[in-house]
Amino acid sequence: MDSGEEDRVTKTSSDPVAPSGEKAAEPVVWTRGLRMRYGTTDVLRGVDLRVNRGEVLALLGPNGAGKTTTIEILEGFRRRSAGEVRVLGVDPDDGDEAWRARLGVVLQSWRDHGKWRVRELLDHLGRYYAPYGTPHRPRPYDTDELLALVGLTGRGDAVIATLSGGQRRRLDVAVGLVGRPDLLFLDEPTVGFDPQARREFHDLIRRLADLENTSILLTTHDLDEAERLADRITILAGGVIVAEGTAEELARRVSEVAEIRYTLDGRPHTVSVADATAYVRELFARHGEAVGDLEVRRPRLEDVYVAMVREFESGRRTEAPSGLVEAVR
Ligand SMILES: Nc1ncnc2c1ncn2[C@@H]1O[C@H](COP(=O)(O)OP(=O)(O)OP(=O)(O)O)[C@@H](O)[C@H]1O
Repeated sequence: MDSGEEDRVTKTSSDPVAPSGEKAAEPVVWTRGLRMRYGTTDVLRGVDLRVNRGEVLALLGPNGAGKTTTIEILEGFRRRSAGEVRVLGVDPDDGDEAWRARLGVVLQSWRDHGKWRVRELLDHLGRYYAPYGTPHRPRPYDTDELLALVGLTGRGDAVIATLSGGQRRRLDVAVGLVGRPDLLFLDEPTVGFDPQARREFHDLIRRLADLENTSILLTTHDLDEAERLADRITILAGGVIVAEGTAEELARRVSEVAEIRYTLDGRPHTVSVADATAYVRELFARHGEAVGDLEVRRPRLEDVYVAMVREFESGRRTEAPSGLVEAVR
């Protein structure tokens, strides 16, 4: 699994670009030329990733793109084949217990400890984090506070095996949060959530980022979720980053044009214009109340995603479109 180990780039701690220790302005996650090879297959082919403090980054990509592999390398669960990596100022391969205690991980689903009660599990896991608390960031979370945070108030005494799928997922999130992490990894966090649970989860993520300054790296296949939650989005395909930026920046790369639909005296019209506001102003100035059913549609993240991934999967492109990545940096 680590057959590319011999290719590993020598770490250059004196490199002026690489964060050498941890400082407030430095990225919480930083990779350069990250590569991963399984056997003879290159899954990651030179990934440059960055997550800033208090930022929510969504990592998107088709099945098998290497998202989970990337997260596992950053967490220190998997050794990379080559490239430079810093997470909270430390190379994950050298991360000690104190470093690990500052990370929160929400994996696919917590399947163990079915006979335990919810509170028991969180109290138990929380004890591991206690020595790593600081006055600024007390660890672990108070269990009742944590249960309230993830929407499990009243379920503390429930046996884990009796929780519903959505409640189980909330517990997964609680397990990831119990140590009040500086950096939280979420691998497809809302799979199995109903729409209300999804909305509550999104509020929780924004609260963690905005109020607790938690940096969050999440993978998802739900583009609405990425658009709603993430400060920045990175699209991985074919082992490289094919696009990154805010949802708005990415959409603008695909098209500056907005589509406007309306009816005039009941007849439907559709136009594509660069300046939607000016067009609508003019439309009402001319036709006033004869205008109805107005709708302005800008390109969505989904349009960008589908366009980028389709291009890669059709084999027309084998390298990252550096112009696009650079343009939105
Ligand atoms: N331990 C392993 N040994 C060999 N190949 C692996 C291993 N783990 C993952 N792979 C392969 O690496 C590629 C990337 O897998 P990964 O799970 O990182 O993708 P992903 O983007 O998370 O996919 P998904 O969206 O389906 O979760 C896949 O082709 C997968 O089969």
